[in-house]
Amino acid sequence: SCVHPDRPEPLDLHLGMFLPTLLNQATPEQMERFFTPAWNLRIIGTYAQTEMGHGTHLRGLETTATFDPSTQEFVLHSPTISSIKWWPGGLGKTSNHAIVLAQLHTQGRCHGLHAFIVPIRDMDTHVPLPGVVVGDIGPKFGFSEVDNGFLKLEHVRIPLDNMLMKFAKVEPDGTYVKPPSAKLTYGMVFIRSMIVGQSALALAKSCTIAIRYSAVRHQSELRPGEPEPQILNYQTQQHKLFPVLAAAYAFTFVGQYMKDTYRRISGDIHAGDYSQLPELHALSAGLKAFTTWAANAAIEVCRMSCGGHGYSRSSALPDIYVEFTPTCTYEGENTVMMLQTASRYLVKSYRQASVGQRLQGSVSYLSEAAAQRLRPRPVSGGAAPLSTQDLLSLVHLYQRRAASLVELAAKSIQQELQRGRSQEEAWNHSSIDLVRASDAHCHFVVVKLFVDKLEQVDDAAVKAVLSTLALLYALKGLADNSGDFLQAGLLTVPQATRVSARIKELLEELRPDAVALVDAFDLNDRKLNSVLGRYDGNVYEHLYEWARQSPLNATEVHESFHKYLKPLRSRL
Ligand SMILES: CC/C=C\C/C=C\C/C=C\C/C=C\C/C=C\C/C=C/C(=O)SCCNC(=O)CCNC(=O)[C@H](O)C(C)(C)COP(=O)(O)OP(=O)(O)OC[C@H]1O[C@@H](n2cnc3c(N)ncnc32)[C@H](O)[C@@H]1OP(=O)(O)O
Ligand SMILES: Cc1cc2nc3c(=O)[nH]c(=O)nc-3n(C[C@H](O)[C@H](O)[C@H](O)COP(=O)(O)OP(=O)(O)OC[C@H]3O[C@@H](n4cnc5c(N)ncnc54)[C@H](O)[C@@H]3O)c2cc1C
Repeated sequence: SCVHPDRPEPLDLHLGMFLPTLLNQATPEQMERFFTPAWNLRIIGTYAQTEMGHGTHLRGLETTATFDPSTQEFVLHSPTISSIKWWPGGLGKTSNHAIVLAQLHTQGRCHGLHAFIVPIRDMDTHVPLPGVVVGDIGPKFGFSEVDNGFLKLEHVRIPLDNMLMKFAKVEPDGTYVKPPSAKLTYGMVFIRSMIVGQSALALAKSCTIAIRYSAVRHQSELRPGEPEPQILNYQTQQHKLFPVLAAAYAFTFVGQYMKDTYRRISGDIHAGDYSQLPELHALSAGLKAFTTWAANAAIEVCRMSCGGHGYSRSSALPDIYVEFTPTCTYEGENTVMMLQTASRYLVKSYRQASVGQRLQGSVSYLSEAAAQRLRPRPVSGGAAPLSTQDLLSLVHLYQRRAASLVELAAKSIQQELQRGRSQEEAWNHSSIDLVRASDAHCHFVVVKLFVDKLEQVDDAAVKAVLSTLALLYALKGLADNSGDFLQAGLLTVPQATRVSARIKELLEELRPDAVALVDAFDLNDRKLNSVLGRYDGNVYEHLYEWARQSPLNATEVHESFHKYLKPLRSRL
């Protein structure tokens, strides 16, 4: 981060997972023994959970930690090739410790996955310790600055006190003491919550680069004989970029909400109140998946909207994409996270609401929907009038779409069961609907939080332009997902036509403020690291300078001429 603040680096896991896991799962004695030296980078750690054979299926992880009461030690072992820890960041060459997730065995019984602090390299020589085989997993799509590594443990012994025991414990005689809640050992909620904000940052950077460049790039003819227009004046360019701009603002507000919610609920958990953990897990899992999938696609829209120069690394857009895209996989693969939110929260809440339970938090609308189902349906049965100007009515439309898709998923499971399928098969044969339900739930949360945020804005001019962005975000989502709304009877074809027309008006309304709206992200040139996105807009001179600096231009005649071309000529 001393070179460039946002590039991935080998210490990311130490800062982003090793330290937070100690904070969440270490006893005071373990904090004293490990946190202080880790804070001073004497201990450098990683978070080693994923194995070659398993990343998603935690219960399938094979690494074992077997307690030996005769020596008061755990024996950590990788029993199979597929059990080798694989992917942890900073593991290959940087870390000298790892928090290893392993199946705990004591007194002949397996108690599931627990966390163990395992020294892996000598603190002074950095040589791997006895029984430790560790290295880098090789070149990747990106993240070339990070030594994602492998770790094979061959009967490595660690003291009893190296098991993180804030929640679960093993007594000296090997007795296992259960944690207050089995869910506390899962972890990952912190980083998933933080990733929502990372999605916003990736969007803000990408649309700042693309919109600034689109304001300085002149191309083609809009009116014959007139000077070439800014490409930002093309409706298609606005249709590509302004919804990304709106999403950048939306996710910024959601990222703040997610951080605040994490802070609030983790505070309750530290105080012994675990009641909100399901909401935190469902929200962080769902919003992590929803925002990273959306941002991942939007970065590519921004890159392609810059034409050929977008493909140059001078634009920074290829690097932003390469560094952002693994967020859809790590910290919980997105499809799996969407399924978690649906199966472990939305369907469960739907069933509770269906028997009259009053729900709280982000699913409270399911109670309202359940009550609605009990009332006689209006004779017309048609879609309610649609306002393409009233944000609150659009929030309600998204709420009803989410309720409709949650009900559709729950009913699909019921139908599969009635066909005689097992529970597991019924869920699997409804998983497309479950993902759609989660997506719609998260989309409603994002739209609602955007509109809620406007209530906190005092400045009338700022509130007006943010309201236009919120309208664009909501209407573009309506247009992109019109099938859901039509299928739920929430939208008619004439209304869909009006939505498209309104979107075009909003694009025109936003054009004068577009550059000011990306400047408002206040991303300086160093942070953007983009020739196309320079604040001064002086692109061409700096693009030429950037190219001149390319290593290939260090000599006028590259050595390849003499080594290959010339000899090749002589043989032809
Ligand atoms: C962004 C950084 C910002 C700040 C940091 C600063 C600087 C550092 C910068 C960057 C550092 C960050 C990242 C660097 C890059 C990469 C790091 C990547 C790391 C990793 O990828 S770590 C490995 C991630 N792996 C996973 O997430 C595994 C996914 N799989 C699972 O979670 C589980 O297998 C799954 C899918 C939940 C299923 O497990 P299981 O079958 O055991 O559970 P059930 O579905 O039966 O559910 C049982 C029960 O438990 C509840 N539950 C499940 N998970 C959780 C949880 N995490 N928290 C709370 N509760 C959970 C579930 O709801 C059920 O409850 P119920 O019984 O229904 O009440
Ligand atoms: C850049 C990067 C950094 C990483 N850093 C770390 C780290 O520091 N520490 C660490 O422990 N791990 C790390 N990982 C590993 C990461 O956590 C896993 O890759 C991730 O959890 C996905 O697991 P997997 O790779 O086994 O994929 P799989 O789970 O095998 O997924 C493959 C496909 O199967 C599908 N699938 C899997 N299970 C289900 C299901 N139940 N229902 C429906 N579909 C399913 C998925 O949707 C996906 O399409 C990192 C990965 C990357 C790419």
